Amino acid sequence: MIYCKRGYKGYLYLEDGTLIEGCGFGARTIRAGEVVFTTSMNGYPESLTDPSYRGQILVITHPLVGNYGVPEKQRVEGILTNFESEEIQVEGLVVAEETDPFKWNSSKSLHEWLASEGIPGISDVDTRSIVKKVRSHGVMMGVIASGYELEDPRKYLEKKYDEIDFTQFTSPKAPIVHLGNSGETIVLVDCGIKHGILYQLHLRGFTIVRVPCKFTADKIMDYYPKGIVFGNGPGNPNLLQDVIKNFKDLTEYKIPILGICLGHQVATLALGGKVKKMKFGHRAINKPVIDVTTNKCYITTHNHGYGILSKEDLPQNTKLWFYNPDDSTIEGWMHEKLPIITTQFHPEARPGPWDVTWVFDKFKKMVSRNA
Ligand SMILES: NC(=O)CC[C@H](N)C(=O)O
Repeated sequence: MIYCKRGYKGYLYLEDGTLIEGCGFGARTIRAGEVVFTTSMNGYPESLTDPSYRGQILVITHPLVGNYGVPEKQRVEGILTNFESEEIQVEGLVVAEETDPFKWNSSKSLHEWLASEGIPGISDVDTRSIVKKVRSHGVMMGVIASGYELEDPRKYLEKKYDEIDFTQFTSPKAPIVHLGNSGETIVLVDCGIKHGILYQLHLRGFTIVRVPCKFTADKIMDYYPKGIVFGNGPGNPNLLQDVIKNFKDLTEYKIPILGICLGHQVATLALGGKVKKMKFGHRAINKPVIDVTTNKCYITTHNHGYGILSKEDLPQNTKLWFYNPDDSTIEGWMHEKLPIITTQFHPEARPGPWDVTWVFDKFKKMVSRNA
């Protein structure tokens, strides 16, 4: 018998039939999702609110989570500076040990935060063994139950992660504007944007018009943007045929475009490249990427389950910019004729090291040249 400090048990059921018993925390409820892991050692307020985690149950490998609690939301020009979106996005959280906070600016505990947003957590499980399973089997669906017995877990597993368009939950329904002081307006195609990306763009003076993920090229051009950003977002990029078409239509205007993560994947598909599911993805804040133009290695933030798996899958008329020395996957490209640059990793690094925020400076220069 394990002692559960919140007074209730918790379970994680994996699609391959594995049932793991632990303690429940957060909301008492049951949810299904794709089980993924992150090796980030901190930044859980940012990770849990990253919209790209929609539809996923997150396993954090760092053994102790919650010790600095959850801060109050802070904003600059409507942009959150310490969370990635307004709410928790993961379907559930799995940790080895969850703790009450010991920090001056904590407003609530991890347990209270999850409970207040209806998200289940489980603790007191061997997260390393879950990771080993996911690494050898590949990502799989799972069910998390906190404060409930899990009698017939398979009934929650009807829907497959790869077949759901999660942008319907994470993209705004109408445009949102964040004013800047440089006189340059850019449009950001928002399929579930991380506020860290908005903040980096704001720091460079742009007025940012966030438009719904599926806004057409015509509607985007109504704003006369000097540049366009296709940002991060959840789920399988191959399902987003409308967004892919819009990207393609926008290339006619020869405006500078920056694609980040999902945006990089959409750009790749729009120009004829291939984006495929990875075995277990990259989710961490210390992933190396090599810039082939300088041969420098940077340590970067990642959260993706799909990718350009080899050079052969790059679109035509593009040249390799970054690759990952761990598994040789493609981490970014530049177009040979059009002002388009993309990164699979997250240059805003929230959470993570600021090695590569200069990607935003590069985009800024491209936009200024276009002005
Ligand atoms: N962070 C992202 O934009 C993720 C992109 C895509 N949903 C993936 O998992 O690969």
